[in-house]
Amino acid sequence: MMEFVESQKGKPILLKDGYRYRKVRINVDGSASWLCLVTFCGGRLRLQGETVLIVSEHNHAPDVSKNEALRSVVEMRRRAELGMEKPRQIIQECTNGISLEAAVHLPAYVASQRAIERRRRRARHPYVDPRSVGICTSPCLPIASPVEAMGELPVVLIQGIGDPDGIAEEHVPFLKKNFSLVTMKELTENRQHFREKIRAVYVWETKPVIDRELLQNLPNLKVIASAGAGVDHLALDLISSFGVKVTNTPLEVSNATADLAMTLLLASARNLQEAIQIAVSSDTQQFFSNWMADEVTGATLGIIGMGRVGLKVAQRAKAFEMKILYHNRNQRKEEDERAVGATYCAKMEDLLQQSDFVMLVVNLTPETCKLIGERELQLMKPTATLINISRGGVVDQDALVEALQNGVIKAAALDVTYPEPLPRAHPLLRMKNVIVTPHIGTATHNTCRLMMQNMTKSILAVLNGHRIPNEVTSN
Ligand SMILES: O=C(O)C(=O)CO
Repeated sequence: MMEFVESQKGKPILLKDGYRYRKVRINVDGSASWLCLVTFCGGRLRLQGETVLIVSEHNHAPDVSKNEALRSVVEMRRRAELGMEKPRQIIQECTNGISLEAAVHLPAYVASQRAIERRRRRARHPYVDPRSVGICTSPCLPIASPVEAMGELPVVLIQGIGDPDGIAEEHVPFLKKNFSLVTMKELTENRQHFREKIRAVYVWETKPVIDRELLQNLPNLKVIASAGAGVDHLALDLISSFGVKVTNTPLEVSNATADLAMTLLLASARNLQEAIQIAVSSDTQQFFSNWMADEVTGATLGIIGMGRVGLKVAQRAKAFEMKILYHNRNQRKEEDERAVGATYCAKMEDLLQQSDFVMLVVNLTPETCKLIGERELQLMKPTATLINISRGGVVDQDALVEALQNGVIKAAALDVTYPEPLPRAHPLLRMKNVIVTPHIGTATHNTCRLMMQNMTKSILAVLNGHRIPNEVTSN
């Protein structure tokens, strides 16, 4: 029998078979984390009452096998995600009723067991008796909540399924393998039934809206996983005051967003909107021989905000033989600049004065709110185009309308506005020199799938007490 003997606060406890643990943390869900004190082990346990919810991935493997085991787990997870291989499970019969869910995969498990065996023989150290082990499941399977311990999937709140603001139908089968999904409508209709069960909120395109009322209504909420890079729709301080974590998906979005940036740049340079109208109009009898637009090759692109997405935009612009300037809080490393052929402008004003295309790629923060206003637009060339793929709030929209109406700048291409969508009578929707798209930076099948998978991983990581891939903190 695996028996825990708890002594005074902070003192190690003893397992009957000889392993000693120290309580290192009381978790928000009431479970406690314990660290193994056996020198070569480094294993961790999480206890909910008498139930062992998780141990660390290497399953008490000594350090020698830890990396090997972890590498195998990572590789197997990758293959499972790609559909190349189904995650396997190891189930060991439990004789004593204690359930141990160990995050192990077959090769990792075998490697770690061999290593344990070797070390045990060398050190003549007591071995965790397999009979004290309950159920060992693959790390790909959701574990760690009291609900799961009862064999159920974690309950996750979503806005809805399908249009207009629900999650994509094609994502539902994957999500349902990992979670039990509850829609906002279901929560509203049956609040008492769901409120204590919901452990995570899956925020897609800013929905569900996370406000104080929702947070107060979900006492067991642990994590809000948000799609995309921007988190300006989330009140981070408020959320963290409820002890809830936030994650986003910054790595997944860069390519698709940078592709859209170039799409808008090319479309506005070549006045694609008007060209398509001419091509399809029932009034068109012949094409105009003197219809012309602007050339991208050799033009100057000024990128404001040189993070991951900004760098990807520069990469693409380089292939179009553009001259690239950038402004950023911090100058990038010389090798980054060289790789994309970009020149740093310490002053944003210098960039605005020299650029034919000004591209906004910053996050919306109090510092970047209305970063581009009347003064900045006045600094731009009258032949220049403003492209915004960040957030509508980064531009003073009234000043932009005026600048476009009065020829202060030539054109604008906006994937983002405020509000979204704009009121149908808004002047920006009526201007020939403006392209507006419906916030579609990340809207490709591939990127959405990657975001969905990453959000799933993040939710499981939080619920399982693992390292969280993309945790967002308020500072
Ligand atoms: O990643 C984001 O936050 C986006 O809005 C991309 O368009």
